[in-house]
Amino acid sequence: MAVPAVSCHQVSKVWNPDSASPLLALDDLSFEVERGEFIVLLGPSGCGKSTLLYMIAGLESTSSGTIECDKLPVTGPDSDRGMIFQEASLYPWLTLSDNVTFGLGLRGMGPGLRREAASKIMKKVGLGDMLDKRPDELSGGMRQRVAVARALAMQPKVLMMDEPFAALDVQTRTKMQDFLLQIWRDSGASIILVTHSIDEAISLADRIIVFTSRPGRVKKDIRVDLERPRSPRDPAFHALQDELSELLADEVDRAFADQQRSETGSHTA
Ligand SMILES: Nc1ncnc2c1ncn2[C@@H]1O[C@H](COP(=O)(O)OP(=O)(O)OP(=O)(O)O)[C@@H](O)[C@H]1O
Repeated sequence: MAVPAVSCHQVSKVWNPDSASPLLALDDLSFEVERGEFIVLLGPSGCGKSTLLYMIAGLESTSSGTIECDKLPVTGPDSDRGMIFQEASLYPWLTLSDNVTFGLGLRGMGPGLRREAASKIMKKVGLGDMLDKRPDELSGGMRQRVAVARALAMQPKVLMMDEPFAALDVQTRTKMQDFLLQIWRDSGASIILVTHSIDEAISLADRIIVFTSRPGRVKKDIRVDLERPRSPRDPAFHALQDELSELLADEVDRAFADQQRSETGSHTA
């Protein structure tokens, strides 16, 4: 059997475990990501989606359970696993060329080769003529494309994206989804993307993993077998929208009720 790109086995995360109020963010979560698979994590606010991404990225440790990439335990960050956040965290004082190849510089690549690499990768993301610009000269969508280029420059096996298009307008967001699918096919990387948008999840994913409200567990693992490009006018798209809306509504109601209970508790305490 093929080795999974990422494997999470009975993962739990407790934030502030030694404090008076430890917080169980994720509980006994298991799933696998195949090589080249596009996974979307969908769930109510606060259910631990970002926490899970950070742990797969090696930026946070698990409280129990194991996370493996290519069968190797994750013990810290590695260039095999790229991470893209909601706001592109580019270095404002560096040119786009230097931003995109910053990691390659740390690996010891010289300026000539870095420039060549930047040129190639920036062409891929449609910004081949902007190598010498700086981040503040770009729109939000362009900045996110540079962030994707920077991650791709390291040739990651897994690309993690935490609501990467949430800050963009609807038109740019749709364009960025098309762009991402193209990049994904070209790179062969597995993608794990967090979103709140049901439509974005259905448009992009091979599999959608729906989380329960906190503590996050896998509520449902749904394979999306629709051909790409996917149209919201397709009845099968609609059926999935309905299924996901229902699954999420249950969890959002539960999260809301929990929050109200804890607020009432703290008022009466
Ligand atoms: N560094 C931290 N220290 C303590 N608690 C944290 C930390 N990071 C997250 N949490 C808590 O863990 C829980 C899960 O947070 P997380 O950001 O992973 O959820 P999420 O599903 O990504 O939420 P959203 O969709 O709103 O971004 C929340 O209750 C949050 O307050």
